[in-house]
Amino acid sequence: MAEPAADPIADRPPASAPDTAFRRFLRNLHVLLALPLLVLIAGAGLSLLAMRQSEHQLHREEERRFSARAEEIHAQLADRLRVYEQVARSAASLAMTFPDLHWAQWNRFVEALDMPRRYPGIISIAYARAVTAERAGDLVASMRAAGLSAFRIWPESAGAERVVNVFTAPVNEANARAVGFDMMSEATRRAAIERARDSGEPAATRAVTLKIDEAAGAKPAFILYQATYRGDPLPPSLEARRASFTGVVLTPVRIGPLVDGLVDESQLDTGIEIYDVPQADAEFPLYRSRSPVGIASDISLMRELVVGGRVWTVRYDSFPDGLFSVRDWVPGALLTGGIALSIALALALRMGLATHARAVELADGMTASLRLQEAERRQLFTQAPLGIALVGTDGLVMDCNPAFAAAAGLPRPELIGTDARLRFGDQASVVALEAALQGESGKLDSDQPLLLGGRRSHFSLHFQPVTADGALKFVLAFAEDIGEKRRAEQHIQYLAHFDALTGLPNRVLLYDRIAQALREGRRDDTKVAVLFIDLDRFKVINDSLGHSFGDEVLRSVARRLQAGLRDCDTVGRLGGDEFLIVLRRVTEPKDAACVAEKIVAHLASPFAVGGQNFVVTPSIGISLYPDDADDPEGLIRCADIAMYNAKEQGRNGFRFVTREMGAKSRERMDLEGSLRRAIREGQLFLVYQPQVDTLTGRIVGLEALVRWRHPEEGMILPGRFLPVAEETGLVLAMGDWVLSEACAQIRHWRTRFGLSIPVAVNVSGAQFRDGQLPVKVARALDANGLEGPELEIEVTESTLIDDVEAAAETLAALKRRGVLIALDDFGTGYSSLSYLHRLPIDKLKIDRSFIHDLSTGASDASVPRAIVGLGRSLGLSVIAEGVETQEQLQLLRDLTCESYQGFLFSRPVPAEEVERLLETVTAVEPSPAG
Ligand SMILES: Nc1nc2c(ncn2[C@@H]2O[C@@H]3COP(=O)(O)O[C@H]4[C@@H](O)[C@H](n5cnc6c(=O)[nH]c(N)nc65)O[C@@H]4COP(=O)(O)O[C@H]3[C@H]2O)c(=O)[nH]1
Repeated sequence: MAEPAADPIADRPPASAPDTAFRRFLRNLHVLLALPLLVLIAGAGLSLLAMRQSEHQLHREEERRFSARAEEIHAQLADRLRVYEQVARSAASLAMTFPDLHWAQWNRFVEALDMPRRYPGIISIAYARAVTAERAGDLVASMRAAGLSAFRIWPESAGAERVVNVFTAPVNEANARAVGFDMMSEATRRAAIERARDSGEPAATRAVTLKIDEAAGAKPAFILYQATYRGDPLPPSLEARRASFTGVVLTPVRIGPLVDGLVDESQLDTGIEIYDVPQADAEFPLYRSRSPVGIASDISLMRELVVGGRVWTVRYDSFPDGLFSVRDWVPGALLTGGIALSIALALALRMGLATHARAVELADGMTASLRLQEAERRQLFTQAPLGIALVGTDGLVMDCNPAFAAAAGLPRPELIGTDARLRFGDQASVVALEAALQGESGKLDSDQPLLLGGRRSHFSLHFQPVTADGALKFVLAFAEDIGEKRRAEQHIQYLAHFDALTGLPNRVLLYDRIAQALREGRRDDTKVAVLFIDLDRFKVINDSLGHSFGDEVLRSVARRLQAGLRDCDTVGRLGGDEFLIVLRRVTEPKDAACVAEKIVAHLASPFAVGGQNFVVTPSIGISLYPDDADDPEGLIRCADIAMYNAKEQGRNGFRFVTREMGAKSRERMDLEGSLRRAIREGQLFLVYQPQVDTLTGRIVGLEALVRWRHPEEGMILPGRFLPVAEETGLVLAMGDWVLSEACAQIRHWRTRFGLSIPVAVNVSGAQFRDGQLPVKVARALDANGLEGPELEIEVTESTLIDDVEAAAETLAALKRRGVLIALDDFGTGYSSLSYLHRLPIDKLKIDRSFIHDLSTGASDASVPRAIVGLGRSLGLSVIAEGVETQEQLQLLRDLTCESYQGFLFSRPVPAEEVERLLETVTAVEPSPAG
């Protein structure tokens, strides 16, 4: 048994609904944006970190570099101050070595030091002698003696111990001002001098304004004192130092120049502040180097310095010089580079992801498309109206769709796994399937019903082997139940050849049967008879009793016609109430006559339809092969002519076609052609018959009557050409011409003679039924500027009773346009009285047969009297036709019939004659006119 799993269209779980595009978009957005964004953020973070790290490192390096420089400056500053102390010591040594030193020597000593260049900041080097108040005068005297005549000690209100500036070098005006100053008079100086005296070490004052600067303004300075002693350069004890104290070397130092010289151009980014207190928070520094405006120091270093026994605090600040070094760019470069790299990485990642996502999307799309295809394939398989089965190489059914199961009339599970050859029960199908299993495709569309799964029907079978790599995989069997189609085809075939109403062969099949019979007749030298049957007055039945009633009658007639015919004969319906019988193997005409008689007899017994009994009589025309024609058309035409003849001969009978009939028929055809030409070439004209008042003899109307002036035959009356015109439909064109001609004539007469009487025009049944009559009438009136009542339309009673409802509508339309309506041939109809009150009629015309009968005595005057009475009671005017004698006129007067027309007064005359009549005849006694 074949594995259903091997089936290429095996059942599968339904494909999951494919992701919507929106969901895919969101997923892609997630992948495409989130990861690269993450990378970008991480990269930027790392870059920031690296920048910070780099900045930190740079800062540390800067700190290192700065502190090295600051230490270097600091060492230089300390060195310089030590040197300055040393200078003070040297000067002190000089003063101690030469207690009587002259000021000039002192000057030389100081000048030799080259202070401005070697010891910037030192203003001067001076020597002050210690002297008691009592010995001050001696000092003054000795100084004056030494050449300083203006020497004096100041301020005078000094203490007991004085230290008086005696030498100051270099000598200049400013330094000269300090000479004689008792430094003990000033507290700051005194404190420093006492420290210098007591310690033997250099002692510095706190920041002071030098005497020489007092005028110029504050310039921070300090004074370094070095004590001098008598004897021992440094007495060992305090008492000894105080006792042997002789004075001090004083070195005023301006701090600005002292420090400025230490810092070269390359170190301008280093700020220096010096405070002469331990804490660096003193308000006013001794010194503050120029620092860049608006730039805050980012690194500071504090160092202490001992100067002349005082502790200075030096603060070093690093100021960025505003110029970028390559190294300064590093953090920025790191950040920029890092971010750029992150962006590049994110972009690369995004591209990579996009490619990946695209690939995934493509793969998704392909999967979805495959699923869709698969679903579609399965859909196609399961929903195909065509039955499809897969038959394995072993002949077993692998799978089949519901349509196949339905065609086989078995549930699908029952079919799967069974031997397909047993399912295709008939030999032809099995052979075709076997061939397909051998690799040959085959199609089977048998005329005979086939057997599939036990069901017999017309199947269209198709076996298609499916191979792969040259090997047969399975056979696709397509089965379509075409039983319905066949039946429909047969039905169409039937409809094409049979009459739907009666089930009899139709015109097409009849022709075929006649042709068949003719072939047989030629071969066997036998006759073929064609009987053309038309039911008499069937139209009346149909119209008065309804079409369904008429249909039932036709079916009954068909049944009766079939009865009593041989199997080889054919009864068919041509249409309407026309039937045809084809008799084969007829030896003599009387065989056909026999059948015709039988038909007349069969139809003679009354029909009971819809609870009514009535008789239908046939008129039968017979033609024979080979006597009358030798083809179907000829035979049918001859039989038709004969049928007309039968009708003319009084109906309910049969006639064989004769040569004369043929000639007459041909004549009618000739007439048709001539009439066509006559309408085209204007051979028709109108004559007018006056209608006269019975009492006054006044012309009260005119009736237009058509005439044909035939070029060869002369005048032809309507009685000869009207039937042909009606049969052929030519009557419509002819009627149009009559209407417009009559209206044109009315207009002419109205203009010329002031004609006020109506002119009547006859319309035939075909014109009436055409539906266009009211429009055409209106058009003719409008074209001639007529209002309506100038025209009277004459319609026959038989025309109206064909379809009273439609007739009422047409008449109403005509009445709306204002024309008069006259009912012609009144009294000859079937139900004259019953419909009259429903129709908008103005005038009744008593048929001339009743008038003729009056004078011959064939009938009494009861009909004309009744019509006159009817007219009066309905308010209609009544006119008698065909009045030929005075007697008839008198009778009409007696009947109070108001008007008449007839040869008595005038035959129908041409228009010119009418004009003469209109001019001469007024209200006079009628006199015969022609
Ligand atoms: N024996 C006799 N006959 C008389 C006398 N007075 C008049 N007639 C004839 O009686 C017919 C009266 O016309 P109808 O009844 O409408 O009968 C008309 C009418 O139905 C039809 N017809 C005439 N002209 C037209 C027409 O233009 N259109 C249509 N559709 N039918 C027309 O043809 C019929 C015959 O017309 P016509 O041959 O002109 O025949 C006319 C007229 O010539 C008389 O005293 N004695």
